[in-house]
Amino acid sequence: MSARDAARAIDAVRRGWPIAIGDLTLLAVETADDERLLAFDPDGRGDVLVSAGRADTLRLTNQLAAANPDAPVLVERAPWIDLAGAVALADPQLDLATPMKGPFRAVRFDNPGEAAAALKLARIAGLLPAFFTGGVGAVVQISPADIDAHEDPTRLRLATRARLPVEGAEDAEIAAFRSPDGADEHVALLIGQPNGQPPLVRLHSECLTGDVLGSLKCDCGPQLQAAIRAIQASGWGILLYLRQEGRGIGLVNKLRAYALQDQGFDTVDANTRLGFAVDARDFGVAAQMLRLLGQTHVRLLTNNPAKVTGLEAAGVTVVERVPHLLPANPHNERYLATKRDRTGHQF
Ligand SMILES: Nc1nc2c(ncn2[C@@H]2O[C@H](COP(=O)(O)OP(=O)(O)OP(=O)(O)O)[C@@H](O)[C@H]2O)c(=O)[nH]1
Ligand SMILES: [Zn+2]
Repeated sequence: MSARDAARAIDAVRRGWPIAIGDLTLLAVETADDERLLAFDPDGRGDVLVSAGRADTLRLTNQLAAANPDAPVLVERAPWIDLAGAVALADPQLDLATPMKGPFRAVRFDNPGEAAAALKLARIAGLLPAFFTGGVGAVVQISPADIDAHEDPTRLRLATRARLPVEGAEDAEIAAFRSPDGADEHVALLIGQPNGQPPLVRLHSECLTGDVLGSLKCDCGPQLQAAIRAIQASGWGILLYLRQEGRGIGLVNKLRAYALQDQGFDTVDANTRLGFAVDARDFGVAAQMLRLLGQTHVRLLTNNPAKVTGLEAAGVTVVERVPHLLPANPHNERYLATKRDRTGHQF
């Protein structure tokens, strides 16, 4: 098992280099170009791997009625599926602008575990979950277990701590965490003085648009500021700033989901149509950070029951869920309603 090989594979797919997972050879559609595709698959015969969500939109899943509805799907490589055709297959943003050629034929494959691992790798790399398959020239060979090792939150370690006065909590301290082969640097803001009670904890997932640019599309910016104030007012607690942009699909894919929302889809359907889970976050990362800070029991500031179950599943006891409600604005009203109606948030 090698997390390092998985890191190499993530780097390779981002750069448009072919990789292999088991005996499945892969070239990411998003980072391919004509030259790379020709080198990978000179005869243009390899099928295209897409997610179940994407296959569903393309009306392909009914061809595999007996198959697992969540399993990835291989689309047979018709002669007219060139690079542009594969990009159109992969990217739902283009559906309205470029009507699909088709018909497409779904083919079964023998290695669904490797295909699922490929789609996971695309998500980690922040790419559209779609690959050309069946070519040559892989620069790195991995197994699905390598990806799991790379993602294992128990590998996270405390890197350093320092004082960091912030608005609303001038006595705060920051602690940064890294895992040996991962690129993410998660941080914790420790606020107030431990008083023997479980800390008030907020898990905040990165949102560049909301946290930094003041986006009104979501509630992240105000939630971040309010969490710091609430923790300070409670006496003591910890804000975890988790590098899980876009609920774990990355910034570019989140912005693709926003483009789909501009076309009328809600936040849940946008994720699914792109080929991702509605929420791809692993709260085991947060649990490990809390453990490294010596905290096993917390009061959790959230409206999201999945954060409570995620932390508890990873061994942290949530003694109380504290609601974290902020007023809506005209731009995020529908987003908040979708959270209430479709993802179980308690408002
Ligand atoms: N994929 C996707 N991510 C989004 C969208 N809007 C916001 N996000 C991301 O959602 C995450 C925000 O989640 P949190 O603030 O932790 O909130 P939550 O899970 O809804 O639960 P609370 O604790 O109740 O706030 C951030 O990573 C945002 O970037 C969207 O439309 N699509
Ligand atoms: Zn946000």
